[in-house]
Formats: sequence, C-alpha cells, structure tokens
Amino acid sequence: MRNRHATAPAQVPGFDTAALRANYLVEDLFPADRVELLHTHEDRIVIGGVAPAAGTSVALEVPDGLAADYFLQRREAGIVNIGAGAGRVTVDGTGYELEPREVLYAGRGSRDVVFEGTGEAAYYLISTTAHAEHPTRKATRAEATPVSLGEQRTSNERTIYKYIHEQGIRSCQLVLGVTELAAGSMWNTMPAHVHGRRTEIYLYFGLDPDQRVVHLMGEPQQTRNLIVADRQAVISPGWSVHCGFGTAAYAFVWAMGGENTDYGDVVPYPITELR
Ligand SMILES: O=C(O)C(=O)C[C@H](O)C(=O)CO
Ligand SMILES: [Zn+2]
Repeated sequence: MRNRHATAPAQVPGFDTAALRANYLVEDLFPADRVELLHTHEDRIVIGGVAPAAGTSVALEVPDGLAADYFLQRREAGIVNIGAGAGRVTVDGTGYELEPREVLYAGRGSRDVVFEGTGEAAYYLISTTAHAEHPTRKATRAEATPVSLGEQRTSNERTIYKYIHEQGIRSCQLVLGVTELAAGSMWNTMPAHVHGRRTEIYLYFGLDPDQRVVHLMGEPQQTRNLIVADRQAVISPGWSVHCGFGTAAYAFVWAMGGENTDYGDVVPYPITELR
C-alpha cells in the first residue's frame, strides 16, 4: 500500500509541479491482478482500484500498514464501477451486480470482498475508518439522489448523484457520489468550496486518453493546478478548494471522510474571489 503524509497549506507555495503531483495526485490505480491501494493521512482515507481481466477475480487483501486481520475490520468502504460494462462484487458470499456508475457500500466487519472480472468493469474503492457497523448495501443510479446544478451559460450544467449520504445509504463518515456533466459543460464544482471538517477525493473517469482535466487546488487565495488524466485521483485536504474543467467529456466520483456527513457543510468561494 502506498502512503501519503498530510500536508500544510504553508508548504504549497514551495512545491513545484512534481511535488504538487507527488503529494496530491494519485496515478496508476487500476491494475488487473491486485487491488492497488493508497493510504493518505488526511482523515486516514484509503483509496484503491482494480480492473480484473474477464473470467478472473481479485480479492481485497489487508495490507500490513492497516495492522488489521482483514481490510474492513475497522473500516467501511464505497465501491463504484467506473468501467464501461457491468461488474460483480461479492461481499461475504453475497454477490452484487454493479452496472457502470453504480455504488456498493460495504460496512465495517465485512470479511471477504472479491472483485469479479468481466473485461469491462473497473472498480474504484474508497475507505474511511468506521466505529459502527452499517449494513452492506448497493444503490442503482435510480436509487441515488440527483441534484441538478449549474447552467449551460457558464459551462457547468451538471447532475450530482448522491449515493452514500444522510438521506441515502448510511455510513459512519463516508459520503460519496458521482457527478455527471451535461454535454458541452466542462466546469465542475463552481463555485469552488472548501470544507474544513472533511477531506475529499475526486476520481476522474470517462475521459478520452488524449484529453485532460485541469484541476484547481490550494487555498482559495493562492490556487495551483494539476493536469489530470483519466482514472486519476486528486486528494483535497480540508483547506483546499477543488474544482476543474475538462478538455472533453468526463465524470468523477467524489467522496469525503471526516468529522461530519453533512453534504452542505461547505464554504463556497465565487470565482471572483479565487486567486
Ligand atoms: O460538481 C460538483 O459541484 C460536485 O460534484 C461537488 C462535490 O459534490 C463536492 O465537492 C462535495 O463536497
Ligand atoms: Zn467538496
């Protein structure tokens, strides 16, 4: 399991492009033969990914760094099929079919998680610490809570599908959804915001290989940018804005862990206030 230390905002002005990418961008998350994992000390979130070959299956192993008997012994996880075709995840012997962009929540205490390869499915996992057991549950796109935001005029017309949240699949601290942009809309998350009580991670997907998302991060008064490719993630500490624009169509999984699960607990910064 890779490890990322937490950073302070005062470090950011001293980071060059390589250091920014080394601290906040996560690349190479979807191998075929194992679940690639990365732990960040920002709210102790673990993200992972696997894209098993058709006819194979890959189990979620517990890495040494968690010092646990099994991965979800003290954790919960959200799993999203970000691939182009259906997949199947088995949790403690129960199989869950996951169509593209559908979400499975696996509660604390789940022992065996297995990702089945269909050739087209790719599984993204995000895990936060958990102090209580909530039932393992899947949600289809129709069961998600859609929130429509933005306008065509400002190129940010989009639908935020909330899956794991206070009115949806319940969790200890994980809040997760998928944002889809309307055709021609390129900007996500405008106005940008921060939420000091939670870390958020965006996993961009559905982007053509020769296109990129320009992701803005940093304190609102001193932003930096990361050039992000398909299936790469960006870690946003509680002090960092997070928004971006794509050079072509894309979607992203956003997920948060931290002190509360109140989706609305954010401080927005209009574009006119960003520097
Ligand atoms: O497009 C958006 O706006 C988002 O997807 C915002 C995320 O939901 C988010 O950052 C939640 O804090
Ligand atoms: Zn946010």
